[in-house]
Amino acid sequence: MPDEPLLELNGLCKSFGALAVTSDLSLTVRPGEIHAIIGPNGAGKTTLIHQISGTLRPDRGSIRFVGRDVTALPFERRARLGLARSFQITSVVPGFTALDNVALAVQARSGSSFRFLRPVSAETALNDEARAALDTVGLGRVAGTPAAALSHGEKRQLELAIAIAMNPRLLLLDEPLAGAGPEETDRLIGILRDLRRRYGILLVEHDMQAVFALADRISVLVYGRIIVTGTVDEIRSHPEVRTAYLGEDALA
Ligand SMILES: Nc1ncnc2c1ncn2[C@@H]1O[C@H](COP(=O)(O)OP(=O)(O)OP(=O)(O)O)[C@@H](O)[C@H]1O
Repeated sequence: MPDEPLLELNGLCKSFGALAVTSDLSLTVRPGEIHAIIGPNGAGKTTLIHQISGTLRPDRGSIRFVGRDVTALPFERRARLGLARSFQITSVVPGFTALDNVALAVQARSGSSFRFLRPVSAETALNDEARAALDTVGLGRVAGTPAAALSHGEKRQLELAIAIAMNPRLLLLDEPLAGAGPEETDRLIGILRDLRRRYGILLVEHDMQAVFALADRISVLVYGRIIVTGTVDEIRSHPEVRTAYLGEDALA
C-alpha cells in the first residue's frame, strides 16, 4: 500500500517527574515526505526524537515503523530496520578522511556481508558505496580530506552522508542547519530537497524559512502537545500558531 505510513506514533506519553514532555502525541510520516516539527525551546522536540530513535522509552503509546511495532525495540534494531538518526549522536572521526568515515558506516551496516569478497574487492565495494553517499550530499570532491579540515557546513553534509550510508528508510534530522551560515544553509536546504522522495524525513528545525521551504507537512509542538499539523500554508495562516507561538514576523 503506497500510502501506508513509514512511521506512526500513537498516543505517545513521556514524563520526567511531574513534567509531561510528551502528551498523547500522535503523528505519521509518509514515505517520501518531509514532516517538520517546530515548537518553542523546551517544547519536547529532542525528547520526541529520542523516543523515536529508541534511546528513550515512552511511558505509554506506541511507535510503528515500516509496519512493525518497534516501541520495545532497542536503538540498534530500529537502525537496522532503516531508522537513521543524524546529528548530535553521529560520531565523525576527525582524523579519518570523509570517505573513510562513510566507509565505516557502510561496514557497520553491512556487518560481514563483504566477507565473501577478497580483501581488495571488499575494500573497493565499501569505498564505492561510501563514495556514492558522499556524491549524494555533494561531498565527492573532498572525499580524501580529513573530517577535521572540513567546513562546518561540510561536516553537516558528512553527517548526512553517514546517515545515508546506513541505507535508511527514514531520516531523523535534529536541527541539521544549526550553526550554518547563510550560504551553507542554502546548500543544505538544496541537499535535503534532493533527498526528499528517496527517504522519509522527520525534521526538527528552528530555521522557519528552511522549514517552510522544505516541509510537506508541519506539526507544531507546544508543551509536549501537537497543537496542529498541516501544510506550510495552513501553518502560516493558523491563528493559534500565529498568536500562541510563532509571532507574526516569523511567518512573514
Ligand atoms: N532527562 C531529563 N530529565 C528531566 N527533564 C528533562 C530531561 N530531558 C529533557 N527535559 C525537559 O523536558 C523539556 C523538553 O526538552 P526538549 O529538549 O525535548 O525540548 P526541545 O523542544 O528539544 O527544546 P530546544 O528547542 O531548546 O532544543 C524541557 O523542559 C527539558 O528541560
